[in-house]
Amino acid sequence: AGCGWGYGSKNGPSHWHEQFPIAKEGSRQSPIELKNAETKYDSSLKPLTLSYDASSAKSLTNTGSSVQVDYEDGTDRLVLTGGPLCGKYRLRQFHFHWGACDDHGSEHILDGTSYSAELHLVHWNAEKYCDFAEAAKAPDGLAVIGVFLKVCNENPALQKMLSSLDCIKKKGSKVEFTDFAPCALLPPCLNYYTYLGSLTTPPLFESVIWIVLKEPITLSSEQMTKFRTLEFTGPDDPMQDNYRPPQPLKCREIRKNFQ
Ligand SMILES: NS(=O)(=O)c1ccc(C(=O)N2CCN(Cc3ccccc3)C2)cc1
Ligand SMILES: [Zn+2]
Repeated sequence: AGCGWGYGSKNGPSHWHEQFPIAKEGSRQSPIELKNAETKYDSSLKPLTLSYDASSAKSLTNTGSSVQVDYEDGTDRLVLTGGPLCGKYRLRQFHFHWGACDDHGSEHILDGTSYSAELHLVHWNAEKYCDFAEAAKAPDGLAVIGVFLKVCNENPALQKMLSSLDCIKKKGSKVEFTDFAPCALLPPCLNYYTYLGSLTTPPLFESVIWIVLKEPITLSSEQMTKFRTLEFTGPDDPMQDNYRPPQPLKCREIRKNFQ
């Protein structure tokens, strides 16, 4: 009944360990700081292959912690293979994390730089597991592509989604949202960093193979401001700073597919 987890001073990331001990006890928590000098080029890493068709977008939702586009993931329509992955991973949803100001808001930090926002394209291993819920509990169950957002010029591909945000201001609201090609949100260069990590929100399951693209996509400051018109719990509670800070690397290696 009380407020569940969130990003406020009373229920934010520093409190999550109270209900989700893995937040403190885990060995592969996300996000992390990516320090290029400490990453290792791995020539055996394959390029990412994304076969995305636009048709299977379903809905746009204010989840109360982010804005999320859900896809029909009952068949192999939007599939990610290659990269560090074995098998095929089906796109289930994408969502964002962002800041109250343009100088911060991403979850991963690249060479000390926080970006204004970060896009997460969430996939699950449909070759080994029956559904998302089962995959979400397996060490190789999920693959999330992280894309940094940098405030610069306008991004036309984001406009269709951003112009629908007025209809989902309130937590839990949802509208039909179809024919949205997620590949339109990717930068031209798919060079990436990869490491073993976790969900960055509760339940913080350590089931994510992270693939963080080196190149950001851009959006205008007006578009960035639009994200902040969403509400967490009410009109006096704008949705912003919905990011988890970086977690200890512990004994993990970060690899990259470029030199
Ligand atoms: N920020 S992130 O990319 O790491 C990320 C965060 C949340 C999710 C997500 O879809 N869920 C987290 C758990 N939740 C509910 C759930 C579902 C099945 C089993 C158990 C619980 C759904 C995916 C990726
Ligand atoms: Zn996320």
